[in-house]
Amino acid sequence: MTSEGLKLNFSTEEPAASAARPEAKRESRWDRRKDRKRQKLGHPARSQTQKYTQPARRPAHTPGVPSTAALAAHRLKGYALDLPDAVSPEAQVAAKHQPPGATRNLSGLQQDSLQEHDRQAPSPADSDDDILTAIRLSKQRDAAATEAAERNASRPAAAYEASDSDAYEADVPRSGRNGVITFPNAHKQRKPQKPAKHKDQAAQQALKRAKQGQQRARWTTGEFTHHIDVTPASGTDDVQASFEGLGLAASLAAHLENINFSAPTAIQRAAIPVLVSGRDATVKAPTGSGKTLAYLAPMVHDLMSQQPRLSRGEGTHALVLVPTRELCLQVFDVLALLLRRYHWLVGSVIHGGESRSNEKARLRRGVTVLVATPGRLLDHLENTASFRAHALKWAVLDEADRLLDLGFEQKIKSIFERLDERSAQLGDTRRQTVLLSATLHDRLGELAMLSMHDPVAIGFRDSKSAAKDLQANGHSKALEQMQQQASGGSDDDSSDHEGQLHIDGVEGGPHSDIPSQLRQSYIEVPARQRLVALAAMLRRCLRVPGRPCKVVVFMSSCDCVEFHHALLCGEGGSGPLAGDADMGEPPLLDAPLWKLHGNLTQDVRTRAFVDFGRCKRGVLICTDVAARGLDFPAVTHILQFDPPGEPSEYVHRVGRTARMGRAGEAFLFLLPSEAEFVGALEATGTVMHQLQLLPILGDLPLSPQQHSGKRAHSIENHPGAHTIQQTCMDAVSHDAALNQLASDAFRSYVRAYSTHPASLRHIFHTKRLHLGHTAHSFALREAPSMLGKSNTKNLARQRKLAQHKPRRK
Ligand SMILES: Nc1ncnc2c1ncn2[C@@H]1O[C@H](COP(=O)(O)OP(=O)(O)OP(=O)(O)O)[C@@H](O)[C@H]1O
Repeated sequence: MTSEGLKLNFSTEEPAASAARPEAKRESRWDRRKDRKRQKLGHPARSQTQKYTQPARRPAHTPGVPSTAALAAHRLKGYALDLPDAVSPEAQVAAKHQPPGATRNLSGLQQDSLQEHDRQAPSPADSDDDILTAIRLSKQRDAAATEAAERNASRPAAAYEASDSDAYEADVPRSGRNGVITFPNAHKQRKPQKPAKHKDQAAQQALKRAKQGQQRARWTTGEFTHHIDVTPASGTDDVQASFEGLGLAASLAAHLENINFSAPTAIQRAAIPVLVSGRDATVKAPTGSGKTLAYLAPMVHDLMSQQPRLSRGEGTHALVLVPTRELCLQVFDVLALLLRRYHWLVGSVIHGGESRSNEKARLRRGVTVLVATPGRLLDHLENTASFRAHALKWAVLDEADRLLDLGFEQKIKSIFERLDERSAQLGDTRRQTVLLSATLHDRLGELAMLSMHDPVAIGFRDSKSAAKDLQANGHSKALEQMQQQASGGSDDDSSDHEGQLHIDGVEGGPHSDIPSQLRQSYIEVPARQRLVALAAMLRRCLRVPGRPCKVVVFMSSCDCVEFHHALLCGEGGSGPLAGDADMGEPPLLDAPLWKLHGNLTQDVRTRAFVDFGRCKRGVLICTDVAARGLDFPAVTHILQFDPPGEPSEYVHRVGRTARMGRAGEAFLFLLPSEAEFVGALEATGTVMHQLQLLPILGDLPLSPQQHSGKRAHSIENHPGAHTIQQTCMDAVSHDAALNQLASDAFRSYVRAYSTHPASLRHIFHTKRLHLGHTAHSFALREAPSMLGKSNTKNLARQRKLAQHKPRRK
């Protein structure tokens, strides 16, 4: 680094001479040249008033930002200038070599700023190239830094607490290697919405709005032009079909067979021909029915058959958006299997919690198929100039309902806006879009409208076939409710509803697609016995030693997961119920335990995801972060320790078992005051059986004295339950760390309880909770104060802040 390189003039003032110079003198050289050009083109010269009274069009100067003149002089001295990310070197070269007026291979934002420069600066033919480049760059920086400074001033502190894949870096100028000045986020500018200039434009906008309105209406009334029903929608059983017969290339079909996808499932039979034909589609099918392959196979078919062969240098051709990091990895695993045969197609994955610079390097080398979470993808679209997505041909929104639930709608809109801008530069905006979901969501239509063209709806059953199914399966309650809905108070019969599709949410009608082989039960557990009931239930599932058994336990908050994980096994197996090998005391649970929730580091999350996926026997305690889409092989039991927020969430949770025709069992714990929730679930077509708690407590270990004693006649005086509860309470009262975890878990449980939707508030209301009994279920002797912050959350927040800390010098 040269010493002079560091001596850049950061003066906040313009040089005195230039500031004092009269406006007329400062502009005259450029204006005279412009006038000469205008005259050559036959335009009149600008009037004197226009010329000399117009204020200079320089952007406001920002403190700490080197002035244009300083940068130009600096550049002429031969020092390096760092290009802002928004204008990549390739883009600059392309822009330089394109004829004036031609559409440049740059984003709308970059074009704007360069066109703005074109209007202001002399033509390259007339002047020194170096000065021009320096001026052009400094103008872009000046403008970006001014806007960034304004944005930072108005940015609330809460921006640091944004969702897991959100990026935040302060827009401070910083000095990098060799004294190069960089503005990390200087290019994060939003293109302002332009008002319609002409009548034609206004009319076009009105037409567009009207079309969107029509489309929205079609979605909300469920009138699709094209609709394919899928019954049955799971298993590979009934129809003799081959992947090749569905339109996939012979080589791909053979490859699928080699990697153990021998025959297509029902949803694949329905979706693959539609997608191979190039149509957009919305796909709804039960959990575990093979939706991932249903879109990946036609996508790979399309990409591998492109002639000439696609190369990674052309950038991204297909994009899969998923809601969670684990799902990213899972979809990528299937993709990698498919791409194994087509070495020229490169797949990759980007998601929150990973190093941005590694991801940038991968994107720079080129990725043909990208699997991503929305937050991180938007970050790269805005900040990674080398991310080429101009030729995008496929966009898939997997687990679309979850994307909506997690509030990604706005981010997805921004993503599509940016993708549209980029495709428009190539003049080709045609893109095939697929939207997949296992349950219905009232805002799916809006998501579909973002970029779909006349989509085929696959698996959205109409009311008649749903009614037939229900009748055949004896779901009289659900059928009654559905008929009431269908009549809607009018005398008109079902002919009106023929072909109509319900997209108004699972809870509104009989839409829950739960694999029929799944056995579902609920258990009424009083608050005081919840902890021992959990221990007993897990022991019951793991009853046969050595037999493969995988249990997923769902809880309502990260703190609850942390507490129960620590209690049942503890870090390194030292929890009060982890047993003591030295004393010959066996652990309460004869299986390893993992935890998975959003406040863990990415490493721990990935390790839990991979290890639990691979194990034959184990327990995963998790929040709803694992409820959607995750395909852990051979999960045998689902235990919903805390009830789900909504019936649709129930479907996703239980969908982690009984996949691909395998057997599975699901248990739901309910407080006696929550028993009404069973009715809400049954109204969606779910069939539940009640189990009694007392026999389940029978699975708890008893001491020899207890064995010889009287049999327990009630859950309150069950000797095994009493021992476990006392052991836990002693541990919590003596161990400060465990006590903190228990108090945090108690608070977060009560808070989570109050977030149930209004429609279920009559069942789940905090007023109905007995706080003393609830404290007992967290092994606390009395209810702690509701004031206090969660330690787990604080740690996660600190980690996130440290990650996003602006990197200075
Ligand atoms: N044609 C096939 N033959 C055999 N196995 C298949 C086939 N298609 C998918 N599978 C397997 O079925 C399992 C479930 O598939 P997938 O995860 O795609 O289901 P899904 O419908 O996306 O479920 P969810 O709604 O829970 O996300 C996976 O283990 C997958 O490997």
